[in-house]
This record gives sequence, structure tokens and C-alpha cells, in this order.
Amino acid sequence: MRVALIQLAGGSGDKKADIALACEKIREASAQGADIAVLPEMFCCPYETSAFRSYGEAEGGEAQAALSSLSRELGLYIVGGSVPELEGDRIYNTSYVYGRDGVQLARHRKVHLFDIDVEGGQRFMESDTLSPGSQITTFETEFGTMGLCICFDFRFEELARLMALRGAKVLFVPAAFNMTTGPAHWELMFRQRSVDNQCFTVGVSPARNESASYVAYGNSMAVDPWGTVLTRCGGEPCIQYVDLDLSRADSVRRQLPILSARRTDLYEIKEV
Ligand SMILES: NC(=O)CC(=O)C(=O)O
Repeated sequence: MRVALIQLAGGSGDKKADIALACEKIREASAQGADIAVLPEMFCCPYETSAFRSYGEAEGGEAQAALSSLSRELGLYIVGGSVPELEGDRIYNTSYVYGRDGVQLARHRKVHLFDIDVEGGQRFMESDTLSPGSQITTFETEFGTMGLCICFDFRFEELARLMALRGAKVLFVPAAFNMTTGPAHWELMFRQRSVDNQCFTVGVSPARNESASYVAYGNSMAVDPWGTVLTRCGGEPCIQYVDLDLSRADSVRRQLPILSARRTDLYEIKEV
């Protein structure tokens, strides 16, 4: 299963241009044999709370229509980063996934809103304009079950564990860490979730743009179930390809039985 991590220089302020750029890069990934192309969080919207409504779209909107028709044309899966989704008065940070036939396979609304205020560092309040989702998201492919969450969601280990317990062997995370939290936690978090859940993790960020109001860390990466970093971008726009053999998750789980050795008579994580 070949995955393309598309670290875009998006969020230019021109939504149409950002969508066109994403489509151009997905075509490039398809030509390189990608089965699944993954875009960053808010790939066609500046990552600013004040921008979310004006760049937002309802179900079936412009960005979704473009990705859906491209996945059908190219016959590949697209994990469509995220876009501001408008529903009534509400705005969600939503990731859509399309199958090889262009049909929407999954919709994940970011469950944990990114509200942080780090002394001397990053402040951001998604809850100023966004509403949280309330679903845990997994989806089926011919390769097996996949998990999906967005950026800050991935800091919550229970969510990752629940996706793994549903059978996910790859967790896809469109994301946009920043220059405060990225150097401190990004790699650590992807390796940690991979080791804990003995699965692959794939995080895709926007490229770093020093003149943006929110400077994304970049460093899109894929990690294997042993915690090894398989591929990693820098700060620049780029596409990295990684070939994942999902039987590696079974093999690691057999050799080091973490998931199966849980003492569910003593403790349990379960969906409510
Ligand atoms: N942008 C996010 O949702 C999360 C993030 O940047 C962080 O957790 O750090």
C-alpha cells in the first residue's frame, strides 16, 4: 500500500488556487503509484479562526467535489486533509475521505478543539469559531481498516486506542503543529501512538510559511508499528512516498503482545 504524504504550501488565501495545487500534487502522487494520497489540515484555508467561516463550505462543497471527482478519475483513495465545514450556524474542522470510486468513505469532524495558550509561545483558540465533532472515525479499504483524526485529536491516547481496537492498522492524521509544539512533541507523539497501538501512523502538515499568522511545523511523517520513522519531510513543500506492509502490525503484535495482553479485568477503554 503506497501512501503519498503531500506537504502542501497551501493556505495562500486563494481557495481555488489551493484546491488546484492540491489536485496537481495528487495527480503527481498517482503517477508515482500512490494508493492513498493524504493532504494537510486546512489545506485550502488560512489556519486562522477568523477565516474559517468565509473559507468554509457545506456538505458537497467546492473542495469536496474536486477531491471526490479526482479520486474517481485517478482511482485512488484521498484522505482530504481538512476544510471548515458549514452546517447551519456551526463550523466544524472536517476531514473527508474518498474511495477509488469517488464515493465519500468517511467524514471526521475534529473532536478535540485546539485551544492552547503556551507561555511565551503559541496561543490558538479554535473554539472561538469552531464546534467539536462527536464521532470516532474508522473506514474500510481493500488493505484493511484505517483510523482518522485531526491534529489535536491525536494528543488523546484514548482516541487512538479506540481506533486501534476497532481494527485500524494505520492512523491518518491531517495536522498543523506549530513552531512551539512541533519541535517539542510532533515526532514524540507519532512514535508514541505507533508504539502504544502497534500500528502505522501518518501525519501530514502544511509546509512552513514564516509569513503566515500561524506558522506550521511541517515535518510530515510516517512511523511503523515498532516506532521507527519511515519517512519525514522538512519544512519545505514536498511529497514523500512510503510503502506500508500492514502485516508488519500483526507481526509486531505477535512478538510483543501489548494489545492482547491488556488486563481488561482491571482497566478498560471503551466507546460510550
Ligand atoms: N493544530 C492542532 O490542532 C494541534 C497542535 O498544533 C498541537 O497539538 O500542538
